[in-house]
Amino acid sequence: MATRVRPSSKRCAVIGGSGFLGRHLVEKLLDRGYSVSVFDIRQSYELPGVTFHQGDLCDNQALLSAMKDVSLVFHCASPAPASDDRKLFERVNIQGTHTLIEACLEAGVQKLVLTSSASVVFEGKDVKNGREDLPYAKKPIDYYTETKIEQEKLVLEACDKEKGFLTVAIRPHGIFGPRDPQLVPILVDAARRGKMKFIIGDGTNLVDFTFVENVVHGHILAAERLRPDSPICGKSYHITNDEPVRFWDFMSEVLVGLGYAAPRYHLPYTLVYGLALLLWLLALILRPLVSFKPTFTPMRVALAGTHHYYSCDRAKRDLGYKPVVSLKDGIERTVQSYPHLRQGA
Ligand SMILES: NC(=O)C1=CN([C@@H]2O[C@H](COP(=O)(O)OP(=O)(O)OC[C@H]3O[C@@H](n4cnc5c(N)ncnc54)[C@H](O)[C@@H]3O)[C@@H](O)[C@H]2O)C=CC1
Ligand SMILES: CC(C)=CCC[C@@H](C)[C@H]1CC[C@H]2C3=C(CC[C@]12C)[C@@]1(C)CCC(=O)C[C@@H]1CC3
Repeated sequence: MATRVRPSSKRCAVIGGSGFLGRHLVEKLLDRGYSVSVFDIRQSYELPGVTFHQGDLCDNQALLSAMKDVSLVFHCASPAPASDDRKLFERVNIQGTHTLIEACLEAGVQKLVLTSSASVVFEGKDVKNGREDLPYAKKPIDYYTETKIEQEKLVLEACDKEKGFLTVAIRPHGIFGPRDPQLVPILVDAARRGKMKFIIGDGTNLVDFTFVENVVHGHILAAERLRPDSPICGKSYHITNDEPVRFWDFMSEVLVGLGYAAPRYHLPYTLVYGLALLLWLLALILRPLVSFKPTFTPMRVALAGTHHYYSCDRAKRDLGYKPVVSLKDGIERTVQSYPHLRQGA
């Protein structure tokens, strides 16, 4: 009689494991004694204890081979928000997530932890100490947010204790840290082009920025607490540094740490937002003829000029979450990790 091998609880797969967050997660999982299968469209490193599977999230067969004997799956694959490509976001975040859920069920995976985003409730207006029960954005500010909402719904609705398939969504906000391809590089590029002289609005808006190791910690706590009798099944959890900071103070600290001047001159928020919207429309209309990517997109301007910080009380209560690295130490470690982006380098 054929016996079905029960997947080892220390064998997991990280979908999107070649990316910024994914790789930090893989490293921590290895430290904690897990063996890891990485599934990604690209391979960006090699590590002992990691098996790489290169493939597209929409490819069921490729996913199945990466999930052999795996009991726990982390899903942190997504196109970069800056790509602004509707079809790509729909294909990867919605169709790909659907394919992944089907593959998990077929492969007998027991737990799925999704990296969602706190931005699923953000509509470009202030969010102060937002909790997880805020409604999803009715008018999402970009395709990235729109498809992250659908992705989170798919994963949470798939939670089924009868089938032995448990899901949870982690909603981080403004992840930063060593090897981040987005926040610091975009900021430095803007500074080098002389575009970081201005503060959008009065500069007092509070925002969450979350050091990557805290985000990883939240994911692992969620995975290890995800059991049929736990209150976390089918729920979402904000994971932040729990230290809201003025957006422009954070940007200034990173810029000054890397040897650039801090922004000084104020511009009215509505004026900059209107200009960003106009530029975005122009780029859309002219796309068949010329391609240009404005630095100040409507999404970035909205993020730079409004309050958006979130309560992580639910994660503290249900996951026992507490940030492991303070904002000050996180910024210090991040700045040190980018010698090539220093002024004059
Ligand atoms: N960076 C941030 O501030 C925040 C990120 N998130 C979420 O965290 C997750 C990870 O983001 P990052 O590490 O920052 O991005 P990243 O771009 O560094 O990593 C994403 C990974 O997904 C892979 N990927 C993309 N399309 C794929 C496909 N079709 N099939 C297989 N792999 C594919 C990419 O190759 C990449 O390695 C994403 O789900 C993102 O939405 C949520 C909140 C904030
Ligand atoms: C105004 C300006 C050009 C600032 C440069 C920094 C920005 C590139 C980042 C500031 C806040 C960041 C952020 C994200 C991406 C990078 C920033 C816009 C996300 C959109 C990444 C994906 C998410 O899920 C939410 C993030 C919110 C904060």
